Amino acid sequence: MTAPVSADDRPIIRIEDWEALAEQTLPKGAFDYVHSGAGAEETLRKNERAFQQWDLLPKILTNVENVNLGINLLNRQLPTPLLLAPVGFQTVVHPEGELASARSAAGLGIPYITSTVSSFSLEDISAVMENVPRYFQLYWPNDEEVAASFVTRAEAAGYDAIVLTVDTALLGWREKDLQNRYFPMQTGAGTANFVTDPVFQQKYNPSGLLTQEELTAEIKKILLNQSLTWEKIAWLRQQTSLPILLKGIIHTEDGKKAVAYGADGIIVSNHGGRQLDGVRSSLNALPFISKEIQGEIPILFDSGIRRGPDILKAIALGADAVIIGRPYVYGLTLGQAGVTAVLTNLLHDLETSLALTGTASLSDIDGSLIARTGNSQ
Ligand SMILES: Cc1cc2nc3c(=O)[nH]c(=O)nc-3n(C[C@H](O)[C@H](O)[C@H](O)COP(=O)(O)O)c2cc1C
Ligand SMILES: CCCCCCC(=O)C(=O)O
Repeated sequence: MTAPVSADDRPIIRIEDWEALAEQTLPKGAFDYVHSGAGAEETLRKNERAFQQWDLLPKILTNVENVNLGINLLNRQLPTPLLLAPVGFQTVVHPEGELASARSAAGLGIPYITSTVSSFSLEDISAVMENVPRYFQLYWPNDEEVAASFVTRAEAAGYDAIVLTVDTALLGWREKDLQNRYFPMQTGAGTANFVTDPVFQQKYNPSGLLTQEELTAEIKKILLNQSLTWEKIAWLRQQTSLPILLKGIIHTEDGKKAVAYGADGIIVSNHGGRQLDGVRSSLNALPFISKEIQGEIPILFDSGIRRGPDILKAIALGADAVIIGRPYVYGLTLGQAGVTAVLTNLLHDLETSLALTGTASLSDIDGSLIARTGNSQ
């Protein structure tokens, strides 16, 4: 696969250039949907800026001839600390959508998290990922039979973990999408897991004759669940033997509760600034949560990662692994080759940056690598 080049025949390396390519290529509604955040986008901006509030403190003369990016996560050895975020509706970016992203991730040994609102069924996405961990992200439908059916299907399709998104009791106030009158499901994207679900079909579309508009309305009615509480984690635990990760934790107390309620891991995340505007940046939430959890369960991190040193900072502040969202979706503008180019560049940057910190193995990173900008060591 040849590396994508820009109009002036130079390789596309900078994430800003991938973003610009997506903006030039996609319809305005689709680009804004991917790019934007909730409200005034204060949190969206804070997520990226937070990385500038921390300095890396490299150590010298340490022999970094052989650099190792490998980690162990949920008892699986992985070649890098990177995972791909659950991102719904990917056919609004490219017709091959999630299949292209998942194929690209699998080709690099990177776990891929399939969204509930994927444009292809969880079974079809699983089928393109071999020998790489697959996680299924659950938007817990407001209908327990459909929720149970999704989890059972994920387990049967070979997924290795359930990622329960807990920051989306309802959709954030997304001003650009409202202005554009844009909801990606209107295009038919994101309905695959519902239309292939026997329980959903039997209960909500028994004749199989609903129009796209009627189907979207039925899905929207049950997609999210405003009544979820911590106690429901026990119910989910009964539905599956897979590890359960909670995605969307920012409050330190919730980190503690996740351990107490038996989660197998958490994802420190503010949903890329797409839910509650004004929330603390994910990066600045991370050290407090990490201090509280004390290594009891793995901590994954997302929101704002754009370059290799960002990954090092997140790991130095307590993350065991990191997740990216928008960067790979911008790459998807050019299909699988674009996703692979974005991921390959990011991993080269990470490898170079790790060596330059004087750390040969990613697993040796600790808090001594980082300090608040302006603070003494
Ligand atoms: C277009 C788009 C769709 C998303 N869809 C989902 C989803 O279906 N489920 C979910 O849990 N998170 C979803 N997210 C949030 C991501 O999983 C992730 O938390 C976020 O993108 C991380 O921030 P980043 O984009 O700055 O890397 C979505 C994000 C984007 C940009
Ligand atoms: C009512 C639709 C909920 C899914 C939204 C997908 C998502 O998490 C995001 O856009 O962010």
